[in-house]
Amino acid sequence: MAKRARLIYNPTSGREEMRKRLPEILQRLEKGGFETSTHATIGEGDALMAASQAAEREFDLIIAAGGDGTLYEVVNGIAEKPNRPPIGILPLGTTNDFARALNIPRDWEDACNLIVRNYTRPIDVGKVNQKYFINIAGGGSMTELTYEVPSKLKTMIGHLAYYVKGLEMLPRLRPIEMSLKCDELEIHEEVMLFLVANSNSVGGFEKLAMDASLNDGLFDVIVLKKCNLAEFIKIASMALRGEHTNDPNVLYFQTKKLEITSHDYVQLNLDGELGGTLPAVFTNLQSHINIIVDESGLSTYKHQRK
Ligand SMILES: Nc1ncnc2c1ncn2[C@@H]1O[C@H](COP(=O)(O)OP(=O)(O)OP(=O)(O)O)[C@@H](O)[C@H]1O
Repeated sequence: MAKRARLIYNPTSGREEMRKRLPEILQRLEKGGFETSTHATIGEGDALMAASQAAEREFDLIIAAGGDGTLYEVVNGIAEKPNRPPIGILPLGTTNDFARALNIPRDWEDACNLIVRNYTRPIDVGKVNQKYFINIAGGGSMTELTYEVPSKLKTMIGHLAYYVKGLEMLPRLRPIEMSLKCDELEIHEEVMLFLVANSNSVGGFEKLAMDASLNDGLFDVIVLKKCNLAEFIKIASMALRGEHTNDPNVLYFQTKKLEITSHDYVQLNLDGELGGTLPAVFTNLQSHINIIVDESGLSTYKHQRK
């Protein structure tokens, strides 16, 4: 019997490829055994609602078509449901960091073929207060600045690279006093930026969280301590090579739960979207959602420790 899939797509995402390709995508899914109905999102929060309804209606699969923003909403729509259909990803957005971390092809035909192969793996999901993320969360004055630049450059780490180029923004960075607490340690520091990562590939920084595995139940936490402009630029260039964790201004550790507080106003960035403010408790929900992945691309999924 054919499986029932719900295709949730952002018609404005990326180069608006979904508008052109929808009939062909539906045909391909049908041939591959997925009877698919569609929901075109109309604005912010709509993919979340659509995914929540799809879980309640017990679809066998939810396909998130668009950028990281659409996937983020789909994850948030199903994360609290007792029945969570697996997610297939059609990465047709401007930024698809998570799909890249999973080696999901950007070509729509290849991505459809992957979906119909229907090889799923459980992936950890991060819970922050009452919201969820699947790739990376972060905060600090640097991540606040990311909302001031054009949406095409929205992803936090993409912005980091952007800032390295656009040096005029850098003098505005300021350290913020924060407390980070977990079972393993307690830190009180002036912090430029903290990142709580689930995958090891974020934006242009493929080696940012080197030990990150998508289903080990652990976050990889990176904290950039107070530093000056020259030190910051040095660390950003080290981060491109995965060498930043050797720098004394960088703390790197793994934990399954983390509490971060500050007397300052600190916004949170969850998978590139605004996600509330500190204080926050980050909890790793191990293997919480099944995602369709490429069997041959599992090296990123299983991550080989050095
Ligand atoms: N029909 C719509 N019109 C305008 N905005 C929409 C529509 N549907 C969804 N959105 C919004 O677009 C946001 C970004 O979408 P998404 O990440 O899928 O695409 P993107 O092309 O990667 O995004 P961006 O161009 O903003 O980087 C979503 O978080 C959602 O709030």
